[in-house]
Amino acid sequence: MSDVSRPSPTEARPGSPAGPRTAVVIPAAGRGVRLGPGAPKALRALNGTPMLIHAVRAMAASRAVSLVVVVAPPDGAAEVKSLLDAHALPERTDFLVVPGGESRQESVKLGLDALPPDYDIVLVHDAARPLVPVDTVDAVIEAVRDGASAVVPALPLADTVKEVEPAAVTGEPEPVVATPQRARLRAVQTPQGFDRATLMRAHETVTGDVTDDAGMVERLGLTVVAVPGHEEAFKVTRPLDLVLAEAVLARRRLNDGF
Ligand SMILES: Nc1ccn([C@@H]2O[C@H](COP(=O)(O)OP(=O)(O)OP(=O)(O)O)[C@@H](O)[C@H]2O)c(=O)n1
Ligand SMILES: C[C@](O)(CO)[C@H](O)COP(=O)(O)O
Repeated sequence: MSDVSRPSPTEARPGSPAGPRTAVVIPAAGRGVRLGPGAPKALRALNGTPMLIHAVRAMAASRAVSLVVVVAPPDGAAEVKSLLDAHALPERTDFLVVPGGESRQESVKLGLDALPPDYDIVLVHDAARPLVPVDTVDAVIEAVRDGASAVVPALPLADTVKEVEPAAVTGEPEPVVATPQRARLRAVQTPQGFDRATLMRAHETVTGDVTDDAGMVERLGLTVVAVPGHEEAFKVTRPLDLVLAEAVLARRRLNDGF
């Protein structure tokens, strides 16, 4: 689709490490219903900067990443292109913007369809996880480079989890049917990393109720591995998450000494 006044994504990138080239697809087309009324979630500000820009910078902070494909709200591609042009981003990274779809799955597929041919590793990262540290991004890429077909960053759970019989009406009591062993459970984050062929096959063949890309790869019968996630890679979903995100940014500014 469209460029953002950068060199062609197929040009060699000075400073990028040798090895398979890595692209990131950032689905950013969601409305953010759980966050409440306002602009599409990815375009809302965190400390004065759109959440999407934080997410793009977080991914482009990895020197292994040479292309970022942003999947914009369906009628927001021009606005997203302007935002990318207006904010300082690493010169070594190329950017594409494509309009998204009705579901996260559809948006990711539209991003994958826009990828140029010469990228063998693909990460998918929620715009709604704007504060993921670069070490987590690099750990995911490294695990794919080491041979994993699909990699998720994941954290142990703090809460006990119950499986319930969902109530027909929200707020009604729900019968508990099971308590999975917590030590075996993980909360899964993004970026999730894939060898490109595996991810493409998953998106071309798997349909139905899947909430993450690695889950689609599992449906192919392939192995997904988990690497340590990071608590700052949390997803901004509800209003309190905005408060936490701004607090994390404030702490980072203090630690950076400005
Ligand atoms: N049609 C959609 C829906 C979601 N997403 C993206 O997928 C990520 C994770 O989705 P979520 O946090 O659920 O975002 P929203 O769908 O915006 O949230 P809500 O369900 O509260 O509306 C977000 O970066 C979101 O922009 C997308 O690209 N296209
Ligand atoms: C992909 C994801 O962030 C992994 O935890 C999550 O499944 C997205 O869920 P959402 O309901 O679409 O935000």
